[in-house]
Amino acid sequence: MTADPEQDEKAERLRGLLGARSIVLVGMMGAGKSSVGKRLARRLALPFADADTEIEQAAGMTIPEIFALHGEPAFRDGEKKVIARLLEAGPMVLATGGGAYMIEETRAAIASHGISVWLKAELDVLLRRVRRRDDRPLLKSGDPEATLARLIDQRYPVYALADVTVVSHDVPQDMMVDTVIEALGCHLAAPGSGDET
Ligand SMILES: Nc1ncnc2c1ncn2[C@@H]1O[C@H](COP(=O)(O)OP(=O)(O)O)[C@@H](O)[C@H]1O
Ligand SMILES: O=C(O)C1=C[C@@H](OP(=O)(O)O)[C@@H](O)[C@H](O)C1
Ligand SMILES: [Mg+2]
Repeated sequence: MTADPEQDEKAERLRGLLGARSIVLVGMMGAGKSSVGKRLARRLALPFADADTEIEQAAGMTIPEIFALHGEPAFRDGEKKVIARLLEAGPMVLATGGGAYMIEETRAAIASHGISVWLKAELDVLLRRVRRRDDRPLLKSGDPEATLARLIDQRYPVYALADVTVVSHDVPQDMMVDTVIEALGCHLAAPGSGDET
């Protein structure tokens, strides 16, 4: 519940349209999946899970430690299993790590248990945001700008397969939440989505 009856009504309608499905946030590092996801869950009164946090808990170490000790393939393997488990436990808001949606099996699991939302941001926005922390192993070596640009080229055509796309601007995060709720409402009520009443 929020202090705003109109927001509560929108949240209730969206929860009804979702049924057992989760909202799954995908997109690049720095797009806002973890932070906007947490607020979105609060607004919708749904549980929130961050796949990265769950992987860290399952492994008993941080993501940089997993990459350093076991390498990226081991991280991806854990990520796939953790996301599959979380998707069985919906409905929830699930923030994935930036590489998760690139795995075909994970995309299929997301499509059958959830609605995917791509938080899409420009390179300069991402770069500014990821510079605030240094806990992303893929950006630790080399030039982060060049790495992000390469990953954008590889990943954006795949992220574009998501059900809904929302552009992530540097606006207050609660505004991002409003935009995501609006976009999901339109998507789920659209003819052909199988959800129209
Ligand atoms: N709409 C926004 N405007 C400004 N900063 C944002 C916005 N969304 C996220 N951020 C900030 O960007 C950084 C990365 O966000 P995060 O949620 O960790 O992204 P992701 O999980 O997609 O990598 C954080 O410092 C967060 O506070
Ligand atoms: O893009 C990626 O491959 C990764 C993104 C990170 O999550 P965020 O997208 O939440 O930063 C985290 O899963 C890991 O460092 C790898
Ligand atoms: Mg995150």
